[in-house]
Formats: sequence, C-alpha cells, structure tokens
Amino acid sequence: MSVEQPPAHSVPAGAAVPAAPAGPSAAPYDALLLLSFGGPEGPDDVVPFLENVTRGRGIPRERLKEVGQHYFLFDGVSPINEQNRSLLRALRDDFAQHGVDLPIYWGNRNWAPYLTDTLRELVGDGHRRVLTLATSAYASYSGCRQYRENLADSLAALAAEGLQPPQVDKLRHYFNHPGFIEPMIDATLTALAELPTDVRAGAQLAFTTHSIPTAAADTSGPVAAHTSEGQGGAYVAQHLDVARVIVDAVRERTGVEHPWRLVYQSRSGAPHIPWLEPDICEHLEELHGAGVPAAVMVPIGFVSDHMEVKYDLDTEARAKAAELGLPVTRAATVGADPRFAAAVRDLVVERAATERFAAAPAPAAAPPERCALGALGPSHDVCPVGCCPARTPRPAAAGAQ
Ligand SMILES: CC1=C(CCC(=O)O)c2cc3nc(cc4[nH]c(cc5[nH]c(cc1n2)c(C)c5CCC(=O)O)c(CCC(=O)O)c4C)C(CCC(=O)O)=C3C
Ligand SMILES: [Fe+2]
Repeated sequence: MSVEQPPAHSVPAGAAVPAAPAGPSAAPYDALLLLSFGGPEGPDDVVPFLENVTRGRGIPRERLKEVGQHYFLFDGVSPINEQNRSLLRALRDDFAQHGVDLPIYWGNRNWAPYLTDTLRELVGDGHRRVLTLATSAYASYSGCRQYRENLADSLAALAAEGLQPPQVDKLRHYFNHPGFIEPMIDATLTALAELPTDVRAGAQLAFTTHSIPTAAADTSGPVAAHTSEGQGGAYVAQHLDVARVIVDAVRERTGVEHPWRLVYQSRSGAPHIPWLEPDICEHLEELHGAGVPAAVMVPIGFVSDHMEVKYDLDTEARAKAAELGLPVTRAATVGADPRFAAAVRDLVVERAATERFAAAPAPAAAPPERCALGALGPSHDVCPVGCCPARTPRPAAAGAQ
C-alpha cells in the first residue's frame, strides 16, 4: 500500500471536523507523488535491495559486500523508509492546515512501495495529472535523470497493462529554497554549539554530499551548465551556492566567519574512474594535520538521515575523528521539518500556478513568485533536452522531449 493512511484532505464519515478553508489551488494537478530511493526493512531485504540498486550497473562485488555490512550493522534496516513516512505525515498535515486539496502518494525506485505499484494505484483512484517530489534536491544523473527514467519505465509498464498512464511532471530542484536551507542553518548553529567552547570559534565547516563520477558531475544540469575537466557542472555549483548561504547566515548570527570546504562521501565504482574528492575522512585528516581545532560536518547533499549519513558520517567519519582526537559534530538533516513541508507546498502551488498561466495567460494573472536564496536563482521547471544525460540514452519522463 502506498497510501498508508486516509489522505489528510478526507474527513471520516460522521466526524465533526470542520472543513478546512479552501486554500491555494493545486489545479491542474490532482495528486502529488513522493518519489524516493527506498531501503531494506530487515536482514532478508538487504541482498534483494542491493540487487535492485545495482541492476545493470558495474558496482564492484567488494563494494556491495561492504555496503551490505553497513546495513547489517543496523539489523538490515535502512532509516530512509521511516523518514519518508514522517515526511508524508508532515506534508499531509501542512497541506490540510493550509487548505491545499491534493492527495499525496509515495513510491520508490528500489524497494516497496515500488513506483509502478503506486502509479497503478493512483490511476485506479482516477488521477490523471501528477506532480512529483523527488527526495534529492540537486541536479545529477542519480538525483534527477534516473528518477525520470524510473517514471518513464513505470508509465510504460502501466501502458503495457492496458492502463492509460497519467501525465507526470516533476518539481524544480529545491536546493536553494529557503524552506530547505533555513533548517540547515539552524542545524549548523546547533552542531557548532555542541562543540567544546574553547574550539568552537576555530571550527571548520565541512559541507558533505554524495560523491559522483567527475564525468557525471561535469554533465549535471542543463547543457549550458556543463563544464569540462572536473569543474563539477551544476551539481557542484548548486552545493557551493548552498554552502555559501549557510556560511553567511552563520556569520550573521555568530559573528564568526568559519572557514569551510565542500567535501564528498560514499564513493563507489572502480578505483581508476575519477569521482569527486576529497572524501570526508581524508579531509578530517588534512584539517587535523593543519592544526584546525574542530570541525562540523554538514550533510547538505542529503534530505534526511539516509544510511550514508548514519554509516559514512556517524560511524566511519566520527571514528576517524576520534582516532585523530579531533572534536567533530554533525548537523542534522532537514528530514520532516515543518519548514520543508511548507516549502513543498509553496513549490506545488507555484508550479500549479505556472501551469495554469501557461495554459491560459490572462491579462490580470501574473506568473507566480519563485522563492530562492543564493546566487543561482530558481531552477528550471522542466529539465531541458541534454540535462544530466545518462551514459547510454534511455527514455525519461517529466522533461522536455
Ligand atoms: C547523488 C546520489 C544520491 C543523492 C541523491 C538521492 O538521494 O537520490 C544518492 C542517494 C542514495 N543512495 C543510496 C544507496 C545506494 N547508492 C548506491 C550507489 C550510488 N549512488 C550514487 C549517487 C547518489 N546516491 C552513485 C553515483 C552510485 C553508484 C552508481 C549507482 O548505482 O548509481 C548504492 C550501491 C552501492 C554503493 O555503490 O554504495 C546504494 C546501496 C540511498 C539509500 C540509502 C539508505 O538506505 O538510507 C540513497 C538515498
Ligand atoms: Fe536534471
């Protein structure tokens, strides 16, 4: 079941709940789809899950065994599904409180509830126009295009079953939406406050995200943002923009300009293929060697405390810091923060208004305001042709043809 509780907009028969005042319109959309990675929920799920993740990709066997071990350390349970359930509750509460009448479904790429099953259910419930929220905030093949390929595959599977697939769109990247960044600013301040007072002012901020092959980074985002020679394309540019906003906000609130760097984690793939560097653990060694007294890890690349955060940061990087004797704390991820739920509502209402405006530009109407912090401005609504290309071209939905 992808809808685990009655949609927040429906009132149980006989309940004396006053109807929420009508809020902003989500038309033409009739459903929101939370699209995520999925993760195992017990020891028996781990190997089948990893088989799903690596289907058709050349992840070395050694790496898979290692990743399997990370999951077994936590009884085979990834935190990601529970975090998505919390996010669903936060979104449904927020939409209900603000009178946004849009049912919310949840489907994953690699584990139940599987995307195809969710879309089948959504079509069975009569929905025809779906807006997608992916649990990845930045442009990249893994964080954007691959989800669009999953949507195309699932829509094709429904068509093969004789169902009429719905029209599916995807929300713009939200890395620079204030409702995504503000919780991270607070989390960074909290993590700084957790450091011993004598080392706090000298602490470096280590912003972390998932490493990806440098070739994938260079071709991330629209073609105009592509770079050469390991400069990182839109993927790196977007993370740097977020890091600068956080550093500036921390300086405004504490009076301290903390030195910082964007670093990477969770690398996989063959060793001879270049991926974004440095790794967080190498970086901590380097900071320690340079006499830096403390560090805060800020996982801006992750929407919630995924296994990468629980294992690669909280287990591995913390062990490295302890070995070095370097005081290190870790900032919380955004998770189900109400400000993030409100940001999603804002993005849904904004996109719905954009679609209505495009369909019938009325002289009185104006395109909606588009919230964004930092220097890059609001991201595109529709991924253009050539955005975050796959190495082998495959059909992708929710983008320009
Ligand atoms: C950019 C990015 C995000 C962030 C954007 C987003 O959130 O989507 C992300 C998220 C995630 N990645 C996850 C898990 C895995 N990723 C893998 C492999 C890979 N990730 C890659 C990139 C990313 N991945 C890449 C380039 C690979 C190698 C090739 C490939 O396979 O594409 C592998 C295989 C083994 C390994 O290589 O580590 C696993 C098990 C989980 C679930 C965690 C949990 O259970 O909490 C989540 C949220
Ligand atoms: Fe993209």
